Amino acid sequence: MPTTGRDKYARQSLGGNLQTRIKKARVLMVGAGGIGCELLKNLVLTGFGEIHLVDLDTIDLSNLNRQFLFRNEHIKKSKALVAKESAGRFNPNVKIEAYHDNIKDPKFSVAWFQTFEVVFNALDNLDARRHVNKMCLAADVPLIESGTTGFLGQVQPIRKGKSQCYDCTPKEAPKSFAVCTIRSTPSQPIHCIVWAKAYLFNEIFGTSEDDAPEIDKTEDSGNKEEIGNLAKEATALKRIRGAMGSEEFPRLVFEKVFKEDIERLLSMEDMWKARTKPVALDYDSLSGEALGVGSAVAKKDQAEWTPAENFAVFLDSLRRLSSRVEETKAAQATGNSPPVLTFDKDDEDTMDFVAASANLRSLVFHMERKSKFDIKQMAGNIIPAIATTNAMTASLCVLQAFKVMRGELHKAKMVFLAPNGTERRLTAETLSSPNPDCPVCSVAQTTVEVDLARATLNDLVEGLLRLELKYGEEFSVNSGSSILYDPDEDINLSKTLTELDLQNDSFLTVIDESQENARVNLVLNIVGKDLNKGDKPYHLDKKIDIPIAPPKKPTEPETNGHPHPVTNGNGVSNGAANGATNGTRKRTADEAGLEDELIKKKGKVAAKPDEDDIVLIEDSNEGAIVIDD
Ligand SMILES: Nc1ncnc2c1ncn2[C@@H]1O[C@H](COP(=O)(O)OP(=O)(O)OP(=O)(O)O)[C@@H](O)[C@H]1O
Ligand SMILES: [Zn+2]
Repeated sequence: MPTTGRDKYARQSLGGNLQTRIKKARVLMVGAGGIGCELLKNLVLTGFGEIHLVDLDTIDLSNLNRQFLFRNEHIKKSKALVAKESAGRFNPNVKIEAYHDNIKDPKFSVAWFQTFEVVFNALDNLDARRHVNKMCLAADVPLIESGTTGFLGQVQPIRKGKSQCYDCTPKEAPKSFAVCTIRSTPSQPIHCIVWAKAYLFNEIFGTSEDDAPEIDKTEDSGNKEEIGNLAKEATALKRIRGAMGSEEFPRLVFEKVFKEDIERLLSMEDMWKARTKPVALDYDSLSGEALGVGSAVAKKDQAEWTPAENFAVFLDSLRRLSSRVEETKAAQATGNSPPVLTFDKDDEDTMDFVAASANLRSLVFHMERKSKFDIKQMAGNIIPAIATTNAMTASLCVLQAFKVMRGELHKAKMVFLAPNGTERRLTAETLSSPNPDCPVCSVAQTTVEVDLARATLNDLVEGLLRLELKYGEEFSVNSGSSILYDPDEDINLSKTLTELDLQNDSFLTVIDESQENARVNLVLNIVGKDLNKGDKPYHLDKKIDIPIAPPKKPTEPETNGHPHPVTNGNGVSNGAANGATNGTRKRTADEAGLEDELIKKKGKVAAKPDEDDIVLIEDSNEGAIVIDD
């Protein structure tokens, strides 16, 4: 390729070897949102030869303030495709491949991940991050993981066997509220907001409260009966859903949740001995008060609506949402399952419904009402996303990738961007070694070709594991969180892998449960293949050595996963936590600041920045700029 002016400067600052390598490199970027747009621009301008990017989402108005590759005319279009189009113009020498897809789709197989030199995560949720981490470990490809929340940012280079993986430090479970707090005894406005969003909205328009991560249904001896009652209430509400579109539907819903359910709660006298009793609301009297309240009231999002205004917005948004469902139903082919809606803070209809319902419930339980604006922050768990944090984090990702590509992993750093509370705005830590207890990377891993339609679980258990890999009596075979086989669970042995819903690129984990000299967990990456009928229905390509697991440390007291209501400082529940909670890191969770959730927008108002300067040091040897190396 000819050397352009662009190449000349890149060569000067990166050094010839690295620049040549970058021009040839094929890299993958997952997520084209806040960090992703910045990262793509950086990769393109640095001159990475071939960039593949995956994002499942479409562009929303609220993305435009920081996701600068997108413009007004792109709203509702695929982020991946528009990002490719916009960033492609910055450097015509770079090849960009875009996929409007979920990275968890089976077509993005381990073999596909193996085709990349480096993978970059620019995601916003724990689940997808974990998936990419697992795939990169299986493919043995370096991963640059990143996240921001408000003014906080973090970059973590990950290399199989050489550094900690994303899951080496436990991540906090998403915070949730006990079902009884939400459904029977709310005491803060956030409880009413979670009720409106995760219960009422879901039962009427969505799938079900059962799927809501915010509501914890853990039973204990004290709440068993009430959980049973609440399940009956939810079933009754679902029945009312059948009347959607009818004249009496709004009254039915209103009277069910703001009158009948409250009357049932009132009948449980013990519940109110130490609590103020709720008051049921009256449809007819609120109807009278709401006469003359126009639908424009929903636009006053900073104001605290009166009870009548909340009532009016409740009815109006219920009608808007019902008609949406009815229209979708009419448009779709018969026999399809009924359409469902999902809550989205940027969808005015769902937001109005949740705001008005939450406030009406606050009225029932004598709590302050909140403005729609405030409820949006709480329901959407929003911390303002800061464009500059994303930009800095994305550039740190590229700087770390340079070190990985030079083969200098020992120089790569875990970098933290924090506005205050630390001496510097940027701090860097040497990468820690893998955690020997990590359930994801401290495992033996191998690929097995399997004729999925022909091989039974018994073939794997007896043939592969006992005969070839010398497993004893005590072990289990697991797929995700379900046990397919253990000595007491042999019902699946005669089933084929297809019958067990295992597909190409499924993972099975074998846990050795021997009393002595148990081996580390073994992860089998199942690759579907039609094997010769006369041969065994599975084939292990390489011999694998499965080391003995280190002796277990005495159990430490649990620090997370508490099943009962936990809120952060703002009384907001975090949708998906991402914080490291073990002691391997130098800084405490609070100091690092990212621990509630690396992802932006998670329920905490970010602290103000201080006056510290960014520390950048010139690395004269390599021509590159490195951070605090
Ligand atoms: N499983 C996945 N596969 C592909 N892309 C994903 C997956 N999960 C999340 N993403 C993408 O990662 C990106 C994360 O970007 P970001 O954190 O800026 O979120 P956003 O949705 O753009 O912004 P906001 O949530 O603040 O409106 C999003 O564009 C999202 O679509
Ligand atoms: Zn790990």
